[in-house]
Amino acid sequence: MKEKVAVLGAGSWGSILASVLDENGHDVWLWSNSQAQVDELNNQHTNERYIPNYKYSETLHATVDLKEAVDGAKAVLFVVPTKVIRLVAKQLVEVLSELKQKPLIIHASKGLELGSHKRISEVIAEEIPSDLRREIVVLSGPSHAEEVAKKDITLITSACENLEAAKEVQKLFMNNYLRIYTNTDVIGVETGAAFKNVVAIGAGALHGLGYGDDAKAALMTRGLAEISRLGVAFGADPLTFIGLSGVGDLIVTCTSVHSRNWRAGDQLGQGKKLDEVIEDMGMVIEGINTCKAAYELAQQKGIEMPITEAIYHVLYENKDIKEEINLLMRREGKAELG
Ligand SMILES: NC(=O)C1=CN([C@@H]2O[C@H](COP(=O)(O)OP(=O)(O)OC[C@H]3O[C@@H](n4cnc5c(N)ncnc54)[C@H](O)[C@@H]3O)[C@@H](O)[C@H]2O)C=CC1
Ligand SMILES: O=C(CO)COP(=O)(O)O
Repeated sequence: MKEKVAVLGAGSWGSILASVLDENGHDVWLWSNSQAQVDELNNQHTNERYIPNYKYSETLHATVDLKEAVDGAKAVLFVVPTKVIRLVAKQLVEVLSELKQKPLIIHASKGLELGSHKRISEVIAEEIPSDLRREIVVLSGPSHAEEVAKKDITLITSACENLEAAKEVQKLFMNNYLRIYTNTDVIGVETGAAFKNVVAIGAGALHGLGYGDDAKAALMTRGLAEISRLGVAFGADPLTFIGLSGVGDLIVTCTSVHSRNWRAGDQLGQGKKLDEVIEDMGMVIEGINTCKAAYELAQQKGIEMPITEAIYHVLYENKDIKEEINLLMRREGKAELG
């Protein structure tokens, strides 16, 4: 059934998810805060800064008017950077109160709120009262906009404690190149999504420094141990971390040249300064903020996260990466499990 869907955030992932929904036959309204970007999307059907050489369908609508995007929408998808989720949710509340609508809320962002350390669905639930929305569903997994744009094969997870809502989102997005699995462990899916970006910065740094495949496999494996430890402390089901939104996303983000987190780490490993890396990327590198949140949480909860700590020292205390690696290697011997 054709449904109106509003997509909030017209960067690489938001615009490509909007394209998928359009191709699946829905009436899609992509909201951006940039008039120039909206004009480019509506007139040239391109979004060159984010997805170069890609043609969007002429049936996809872009607008800077949030009310126009949301009016009559059965679902609203957030795909803005984590740091503006609360701000955009507040803007949405104003519009929903005026329109007297109760859409399904979906989000596809990956991170934790700085300061509060809250998960994205918690921030959204805090801002949008339940009389203005239905369930909040999380869409997450190993997926790069550049590959979905090419209709390469991608498998991701739709997570909600309410399985029916997760299934609804599964149905909205599934097609012959995008396959969706449902999961009811929202905490596991959101924490896996957030923390894998931190490990990916480390994997990029190893590459930039010229380390080999053994080092990368070690980082990913011990990184997953840290992700699971912290995620379980949040209340996640440990099994979720061996699924698409856990190890699946960790693998793709630690190995893909499309990953902004991996590329940021790679450039840091090659000696570039963090400020320059951020400036040159021009797109969100979620792992930088998430590293701070994870580091603070680990300290607060007394959880051992040596890799996250090492990455924190490099990003926030200007420590030398090679020295941090040496310190990690010289830690006392440990048991692998536990
Ligand atoms: N790029 C990808 O392949 C994937 C990205 N994600 C996640 O999706 C989220 C968004 O990432 P991308 O689309 O890649 O980021 P991006 O950096 O490509 O684009 C972000 C977009 O958000 C917009 N934006 C920023 N602040 C805004 C505000 N206050 N109001 C309205 N729009 C605002 C920007 O103008 C930009 O268009 C991130 O949390 C990321 O981790 C998840 C899976 C895949
Ligand atoms: O989440 C992603 C892949 O699943 C995107 O990763 P990056 O933000 O590092 O590009």
